Amino acid sequence: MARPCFSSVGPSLLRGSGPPAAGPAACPWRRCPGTGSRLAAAGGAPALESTPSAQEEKELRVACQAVRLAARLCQVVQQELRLSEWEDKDDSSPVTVADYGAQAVVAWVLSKAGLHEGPLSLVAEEDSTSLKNSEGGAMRNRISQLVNEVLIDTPGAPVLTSDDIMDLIDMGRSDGGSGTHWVLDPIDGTRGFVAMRQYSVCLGLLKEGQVTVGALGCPNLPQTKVTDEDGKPGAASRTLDADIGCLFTATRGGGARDGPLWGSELPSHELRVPDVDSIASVQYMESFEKRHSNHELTAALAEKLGIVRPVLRMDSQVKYGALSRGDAALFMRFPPPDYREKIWDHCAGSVIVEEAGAKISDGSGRPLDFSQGRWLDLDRGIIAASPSLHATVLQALNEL
Ligand SMILES: Nc1ncnc2c1ncn2[C@@H]1O[C@H](COP(=O)(O)O)[C@@H](OP(=O)(O)O)[C@H]1O
Ligand SMILES: [Mg+2]
Ligand SMILES: [Mg+2]
Ligand SMILES: [Mg+2]
Repeated sequence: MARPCFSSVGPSLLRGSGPPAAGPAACPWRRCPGTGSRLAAAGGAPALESTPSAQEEKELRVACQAVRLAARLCQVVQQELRLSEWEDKDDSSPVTVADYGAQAVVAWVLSKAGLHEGPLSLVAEEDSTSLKNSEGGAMRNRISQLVNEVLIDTPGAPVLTSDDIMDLIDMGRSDGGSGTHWVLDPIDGTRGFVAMRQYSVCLGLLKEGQVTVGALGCPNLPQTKVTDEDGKPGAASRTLDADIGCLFTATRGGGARDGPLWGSELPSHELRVPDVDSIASVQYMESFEKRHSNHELTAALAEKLGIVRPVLRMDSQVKYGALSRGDAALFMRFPPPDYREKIWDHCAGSVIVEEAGAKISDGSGRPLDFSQGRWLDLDRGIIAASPSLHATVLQALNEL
């Protein structure tokens, strides 16, 4: 089946800072048929049985607009990152002006869209508490400048004051649970972001505990197959190249797709995880940061399974994107036993891998439960892979 080809990279969203446009004859989307993508070479994904409903498509369009604007803000900041632009939170994880700015931009887009009845509910990682103390002034000013710059070409966007922006950030304080909630990680992989590696902007929509829409923006992810080098600090140095930057989307029951991040069209290249031919050659992925996931445990599991290929380490939910398009076959995450996961770290990515045909569960095989509020309680980490490989890995974990 022929797949649509994206014909333009789209307008720059932050003036003077966009990636170079591809020449008129070149398709900027390197995964089109005939351009060497593994899926295309294998005959591509089967046609999807259903398409998003009109409401889901509206939700998806808004999610993609929000993620693209936020990703542009992040890209600009990563290229200019200065020491004063990040601080340590109480849990000693970093947060930058881009985390706050991206959260404000997404909250503004969602609040203007008015997609659902009743007040907007947003479960998001950041809040303005530390920005409101006396040392927060410089960060507050910089965030205001960034947010206004990124929204400048968006129809209907007013000039937002610093107080408006603090209020937008604090819209993310929802407790989640049952009902309808947007779930946002404005920058997933902030450690990767400050170290010039991978990161992603992750937005999902929860309805009665089920993730129904996901949009995952990956500014430093190549549109061609990811390699070990792409997980390392050089990733951010290529972010302005025309073939870097991916947007993954999914709607529940409507399939998963990918396309270029720096465009305005909805991604339309359908995704389906391939079956694994040989376990020895399985490419598995884990967190770049060993404090986030136990690298010894994954290595032991890989050895038990007979996997001989070296692990691919990358920050953030880009790993879910890479899995959904078949760059790697297996994702494993084993955080320290006292670490409690949050829903925004897996919400968007989980619906994308599921709609691409993979299975995702905790280490005891239970589906991820997004219905319990801001926390995501798990038993022994997370495993995502094609259904047959998932079952094999789960059994090996239980035997270890
Ligand atoms: N000690 C820890 N153990 C496990 N995960 C942690 C952690 N500290 C932070 N994290 C989470 O790991 C996320 C990054 O995932 P990955 O390991 O795949 O790059 C972080 O997202 P943020 O960067 O949004 O804070 C954070 O929520
Ligand atoms: Mg964080
Ligand atoms: Mg995160
Ligand atoms: Mg984050």
